[in-house]
Parts: sequence; C-alpha cells; structure tokens
Amino acid sequence: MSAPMLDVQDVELRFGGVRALAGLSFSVERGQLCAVVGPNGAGKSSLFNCVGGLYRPQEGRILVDGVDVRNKRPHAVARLGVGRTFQNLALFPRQTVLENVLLGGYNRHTSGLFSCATHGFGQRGKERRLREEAFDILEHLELERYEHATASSLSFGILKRVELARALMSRPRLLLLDEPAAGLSHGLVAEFGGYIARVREQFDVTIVLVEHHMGLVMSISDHIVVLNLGKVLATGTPAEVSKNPAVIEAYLGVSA
Ligand SMILES: Nc1ncnc2c1ncn2[C@@H]1O[C@H](COP(=O)(O)OP(=O)(O)OP(=O)(O)O)[C@@H](O)[C@H]1O
Repeated sequence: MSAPMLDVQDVELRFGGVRALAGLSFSVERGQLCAVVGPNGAGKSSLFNCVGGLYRPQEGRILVDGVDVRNKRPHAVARLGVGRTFQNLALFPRQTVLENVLLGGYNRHTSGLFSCATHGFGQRGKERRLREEAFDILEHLELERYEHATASSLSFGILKRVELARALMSRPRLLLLDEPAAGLSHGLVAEFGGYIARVREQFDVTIVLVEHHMGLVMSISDHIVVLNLGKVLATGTPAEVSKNPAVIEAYLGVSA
C-alpha cells in the first residue's frame, strides 16, 4: 500500500503559552478531497502554514508523499508538489490572467520564469509548451475568455478561479485550498465548488480544503477532519461527521 499523500503525526505548534496544534495527527489518502473544519482558533491556518513550510512545529512530523517537510522552506515544499491558494488571493493585479497563471509554474523552472513571463522567453519551444499548458488549465476552469484581461479588471469570483489556475500550473500533487468560499456570494460558492470537484476529477491531485462554509464542505468532500483546540475532534465521511454529537456540539450546532 502506498504512503498517504499527507501524513500529520503528533504535531505540536506553540506560540508562547498557546498550543495552536496540540499533538495533531491525521492522514489524507492519495486522490482524496479532504476538508479540514473547526471553530475559530481550532488550528486550521496553523496546520496549513506548517504543511506549507511557513511555520515550523516544535514536535511531530509532516510527511508529504513520505517526505518530511517539517524543516523545509516554502519553496522547497512547493518543489515537492505542494500547491496552495490563499484566502486573500496572491495574484499580481497588473499582470494578465495568462501571465499570473504562467507565474504559477515558477517552482518548476528555476531559471527565471518570472522574467520569461513578463519580458518574453528566450526559448520559443519552451514558451509555447508552457503557454499551451496554461491555456489548457484556463479552459478547464472556463477562464479562456479572460486570458488577456488584467487581474485588476476582474471580479473577485473570477479571480478566485484564476488563483486556482495559478496553483494548478505548478502541477501540484497536493493542493491546499485556504477558505476558497470566503468572500463569495451564495450562488458563487456552489459554482466554485463545482470547479473544485472538476479539478479533482481532471487533474491527478489530492486536495485538502480549509473551509467554514459547511454547505460546500458537505457537498464536495469525501473525508472531513474536524479540529478543535489544535487536535482532531472527529474524522469521517460527511454523513458520519454530521451525525457525531461532539461535532454537533463543538461546531455544527453553533455554526451551521
Ligand atoms: N502567529 C501567531 N502568533 C500567536 N498565536 C497564533 C499565531 N497563529 C495562530 N495563533 C494562535 O493559534 C491558535 C490557532 O489559530 P489558527 O489561526 O491556526 O486557527 P484557525 O482554525 O485557522 O482559526 P480561524 O478559523 O479563525 O482562521 C489560536 O489561538 C491563535 O490565536
């Protein structure tokens, strides 16, 4: 049996006297779409920051496809195939959609993709292949008509999709989505959920999603990890978790 795509083992992260992660352990199987939920302060962002190499836990191990990332810096974690979207978007407003998406491939091309994307490529074959790849991703997310639009001219809902496209350009094996529904209106949440499900089907990627919007979580996840006070309160399928009395009390009963 192959290693889980993400294996979090006894992770302890403290900020002074605060235990943001208190011996956290869970794993995500290859190909799964796993949601991490929990009340404010449960440790969700801390977890993502540890997996992405932004925070270094004091104890425990975090294995991505069997490789310990605990002491790796963010760019090294990205090179291992960990992609990420951010709650507040991490796009360049003056660049076009295509340029922003091309920049997502930066971790795969250390020899200056940034200058390539902004000032033209030296190697035309390479440029063509990358552009074809970026355009293919744009098509999957129904963004092709915005290819040449600058990011600053587009709505937040479209930019969320552009950010997803940018993350896919790094060809992640593990994709971390940080509150993808945040800031979206009700109708757009459902639409965005459809795009996440589509990405999961059409790209060979394991997805971990931190999300407060329980409607989205329940509709697209096949596994849910509920955190509370830095550790796992419950795990299971959406049906199992939604029936768990501890979860109802700590989270769903208050927030649903
Ligand atoms: N950089 C930091 N410095 C000090 N304390 C922090 C830091 N980051 C997180 N914490 C604390 O760690 C705990 C977990 O916070 P975290 O942001 O991971 O929770 P969360 O589940 O993401 O919450 P939310 O849903 O509100 O984003 C909280 O008590 C928080 O105050």
